[in-house]
Amino acid sequence: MGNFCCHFEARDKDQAGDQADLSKAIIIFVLGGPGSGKGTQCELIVKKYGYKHLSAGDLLREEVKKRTPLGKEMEGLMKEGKLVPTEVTVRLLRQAMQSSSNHKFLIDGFPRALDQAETFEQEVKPPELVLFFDCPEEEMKKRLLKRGESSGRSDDNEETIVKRFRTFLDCSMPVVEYYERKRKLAKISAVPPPDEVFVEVEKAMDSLPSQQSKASARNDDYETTDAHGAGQLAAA
Ligand SMILES: Nc1ncnc2c1ncn2[C@@H]1O[C@H](COP(=O)(O)OP(=O)(O)OP(=O)(O)O)[C@@H](O)[C@H]1O
Ligand SMILES: Nc1ccn([C@@H]2O[C@H](COP(=O)(O)O)[C@@H](O)[C@H]2O)c(=O)n1
Repeated sequence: MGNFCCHFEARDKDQAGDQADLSKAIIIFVLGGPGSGKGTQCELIVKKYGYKHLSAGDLLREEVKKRTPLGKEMEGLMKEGKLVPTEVTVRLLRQAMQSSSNHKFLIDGFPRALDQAETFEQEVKPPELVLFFDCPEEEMKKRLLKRGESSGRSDDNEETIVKRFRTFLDCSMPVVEYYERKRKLAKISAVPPPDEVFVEVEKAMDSLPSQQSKASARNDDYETTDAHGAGQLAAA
């Protein structure tokens, strides 16, 4: 694993010249156990609030598809429900952010461990908000097995699901606690149907300072408006 990480450090230095300025980026992390509904809620957030959705898992799966030696190594880790080295995931995320014209990022399934959070905060910047979708394991397992009937994902099987739950508890729950201590966490029950979960998501999103300034700008423009209308303006 030592060589594996060094390889990425060397490539990072080569690419240091074309860094876009991410200092004004607005970042929201989206956390939750496997199958809690992160991706589902991200789609709804993008529609209403106009964020750029970056799924760490999707970025990793794209790398795996390239069938490079590194991709094959990552595939092995993902099938085992383990985490890919932080350098790899942070590099992929930073590259995707730098090539986006949108400065508002919804980062889904990241950080999954404390060192991922620390590295991202140092190399990019801290998040404004962290959404955490709370869901019992039995419900997540049921959803993932159902999704596995059509997803084609090599980790949507019973054996890997159990390992992913273990990784979530051991590595990712400390991240949830870290952002709770920093008062950045919005904990939302992921058990109700998606549209009901989204009502709670909207409350968290609408509390963001960047969102409130948009709402007040809209109030200045029009005599009457409501929270729903303000959100639609933000997405424009
Ligand atoms: N609130 C919900 N109620 C019932 N089913 C849901 C709900 N939200 C999502 N689902 C379904 O559960 C499955 C998992 O959802 P989704 O892919 O959004 O989860 P995820 O947290 O992004 O998973 P992963 O971390 O494994 O990528 C999907 O088939 C989705 O349609
Ligand atoms: N920050 C991350 C995110 C994901 N992984 C690996 O990818 C797998 C799939 O992730 P999903 O978010 O799509 O469920 C996950 O089980 C990990 O193996 C990672 O290492 N770090």
